[in-house]
Amino acid sequence: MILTVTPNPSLDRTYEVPSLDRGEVIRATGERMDPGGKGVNVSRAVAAAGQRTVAVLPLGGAPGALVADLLDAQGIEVAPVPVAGATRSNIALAESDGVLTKINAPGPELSAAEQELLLETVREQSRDADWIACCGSLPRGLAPSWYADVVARAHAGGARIALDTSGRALLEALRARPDVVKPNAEELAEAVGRPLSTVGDAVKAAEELREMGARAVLASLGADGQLLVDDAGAWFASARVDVVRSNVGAGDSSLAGFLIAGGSGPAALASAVAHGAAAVQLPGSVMPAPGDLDMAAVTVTAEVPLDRVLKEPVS
Ligand SMILES: O=P(O)(O)OC[C@@]1(O)O[C@H](CO)[C@@H](O)[C@@H]1O
Repeated sequence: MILTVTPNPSLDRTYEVPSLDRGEVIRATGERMDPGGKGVNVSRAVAAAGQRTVAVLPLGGAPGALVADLLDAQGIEVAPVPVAGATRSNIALAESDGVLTKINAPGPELSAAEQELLLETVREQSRDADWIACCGSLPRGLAPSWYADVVARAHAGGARIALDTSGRALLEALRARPDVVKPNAEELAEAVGRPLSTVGDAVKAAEELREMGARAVLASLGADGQLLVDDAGAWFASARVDVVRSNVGAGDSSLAGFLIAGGSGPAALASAVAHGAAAVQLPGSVMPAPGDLDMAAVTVTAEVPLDRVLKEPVS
């Protein structure tokens, strides 16, 4: 079973707009609502693949009730933690030329009792988990060391941990030795404190994260592909994508693909890339089903193209 933990979930609202004109009333040509937050998306993709998953998440207020209804309609098993504050609503503005602007709200502040209940729920649900995926930003109230604590507890209980977060929460959790961390290029650059302009720069940064405690690093390099660096070496994978519709949740879909395929080695990397490529071709944060995947479009190599200049360098 794959347990996901999303301490700061969201109601994701996507508006399709012709273009973003500041200071104007913009009439949307389309809208959609998805249950969101990175771990929630991982659960949605794992469930779409037919594997068992449980999503732990605090839920509060009317948006929280809506997130619960949307997850129920998708058949996702949820272990909710009721909280007094309202679950946040995150907005994505998708322009017709493919540019996407996202506004992520801070979310409610969790009281000491709610924090305790969240930890207790994670502990209870961890019993039959093979993997625990801890994903996304931390809401106000949770200390930056929160994920580090969850990693240590999960290891004590025998589960493996995948972590997708950034900034201080990531740096602090590295010390607890998560089994895999999944930064994107910006998060990787921020973690090592220097820019990334080539695939080789990303490999060096991933190796540094391993020295800081991560057992494996699955790094998404946007349109360039993905990188896996672990004890056995480094692999690079990419996939052909015809039309990008929305990259919201593509990283979450990748992480789900990686875990579904066992969570280590080149076959899991190929699955991660296939899931990410399928997700960007779907609207909003729709997660791919097995029929959406094109494994034949994925190439994986141990000959990492170190000198390749990134299409989206991080300065
Ligand atoms: O604010 P965070 O927790 O970093 O990210 C939240 C979020 O942007 O991540 C998901 C896409 O990865 C969305 O469903 C959600 O709105």
